[in-house]
Amino acid sequence: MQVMDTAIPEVKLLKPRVFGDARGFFMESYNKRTLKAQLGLDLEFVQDNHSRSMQGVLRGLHYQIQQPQGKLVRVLSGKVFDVAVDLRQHAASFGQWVGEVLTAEGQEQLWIPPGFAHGFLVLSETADFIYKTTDYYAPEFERTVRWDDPQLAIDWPLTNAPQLSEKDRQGRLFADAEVYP
Ligand SMILES: Cc1cn([C@H]2C[C@H](O)[C@@H](COP(=O)(O)OP(=O)(O)O[C@H]3O[C@H](C)C(=O)[C@H](O)[C@H]3O)O2)c(=O)[nH]c1=O
Repeated sequence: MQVMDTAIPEVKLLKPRVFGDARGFFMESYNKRTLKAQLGLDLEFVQDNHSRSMQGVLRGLHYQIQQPQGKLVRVLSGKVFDVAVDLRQHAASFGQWVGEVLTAEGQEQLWIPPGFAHGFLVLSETADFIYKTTDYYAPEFERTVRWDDPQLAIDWPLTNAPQLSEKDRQGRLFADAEVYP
């Protein structure tokens, strides 16, 4: 598995080894031992999620202020611009964001540790987005930061206004957001 740095040291871009042959391909999309050996992380995932969205849908920026979730995200079909925002107030990269294009073709994955808000914009006609989380969904602790927060100034590759959920339309500004100690 290739492990690449991103603009934020703890956020890693991964590319599993793909074995292609006349039938198609095989890859280990997740291997606990490989992640420990190559990332030095002993990760326990408790939930697998799958969302399908049309082009122009933007989901996020979401996080759980308690029971923060680490996320290992990838695209099963299509292409997305995936964003993580550092909400750890004592981190050197507090308030910084990283964005990576994830595609089913390229098999890229992004490891986003607990302490980050997460969201993505769908760039293909549709996208099946699947991810593992290190803690359970806890709606009572879920918080949303506005995708278009002027202070974060995330450079989304938008061609039109995104399609948002009502929750995401009413996200907090970063300046007013609850952050991690
Ligand atoms: C996240 C989640 C949602 N749900 C239910 C709650 C709602 O009735 C429905 C849709 O939830 P929501 O609109 O919050 O889904 P997304 O906008 O895709 O939320 C996700 O978007 C960003 C990209 C994330 O990183 C988070 O995992 C998550 O917040 O699924 C569950 O039952 N379990 C869950 O783990």
